[in-house]
Amino acid sequence: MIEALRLLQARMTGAGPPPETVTETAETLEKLAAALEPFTVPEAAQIVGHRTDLPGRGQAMAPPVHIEEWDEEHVLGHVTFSRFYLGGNGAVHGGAIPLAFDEVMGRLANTGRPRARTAYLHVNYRKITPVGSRLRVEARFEREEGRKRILAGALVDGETVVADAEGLFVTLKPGQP
Ligand SMILES: CCCCCCCC/C=C\CCCCCCCC(=O)SCCNC(=O)CCNC(=O)[C@H](O)C(C)(C)COP(=O)(O)OP(=O)(O)OC[C@H]1O[C@@H](n2cnc3c(N)ncnc32)[C@H](O)[C@@H]1OP(=O)(O)O
Repeated sequence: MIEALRLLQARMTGAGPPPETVTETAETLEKLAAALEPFTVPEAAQIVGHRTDLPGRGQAMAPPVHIEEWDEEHVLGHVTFSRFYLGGNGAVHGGAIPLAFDEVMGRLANTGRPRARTAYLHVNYRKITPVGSRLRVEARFEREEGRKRILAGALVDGETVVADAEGLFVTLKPGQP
């Protein structure tokens, strides 16, 4: 279902359909939304966001990072930003890149350690990030200072770092949401 939605997002972004197709598509989507409505559940019971086996934990919003290596110190994976993530002129939207970093670095920060949330994410856009290219995603745990965890991430196209990031993740105190 989530894969199908991702495909739809990409096709819709890249489409210039005639008005009748726009109307038909909108009606079909409204029908689908209505069919799912009776199955609305509390957050803890929803599927999206809880499927750690799926890219982006099944969130269609998150760029689909496929994980290849994973431990408490590093993550290695790949991502292809579809047309859905286009900002302009073939480049991925500047807001989509931190989405990928936050998901991967946030998950690494939370692997084998108590829960932590992102306090900051500093992203450097070194080159344009091309839509439709398979890119390497790297993240590593740098250091820990009390409740503070500092992580680094990079997005690499061939041999070229197109973006890198530093993230601060802070261990939550009891009662913090
Ligand atoms: C999330 C848990 C999930 C767990 C799931 C586990 C399963 C794993 C599987 C899959 C997981 C995938 C997970 C993805 C996760 C994505 C993560 C997110 O995107 S989270 C959403 C965006 N982030 C927020 O909404 C935070 C909002 N902010 C806050 O809640 C607070 O500001 C918080 C908790 C971050 C810190 O607040 P304070 O009051 O507890 O702590 P103070 O005293 O302010 O800071 C502690 C230290 O950190 C520094 N600090 C805090 N913020 C800073 C900043 N922005 N810049 C520099 N330093 C900062 C402070 O200066 C202090 O440092 P000094 O101890 O004095 O050295």
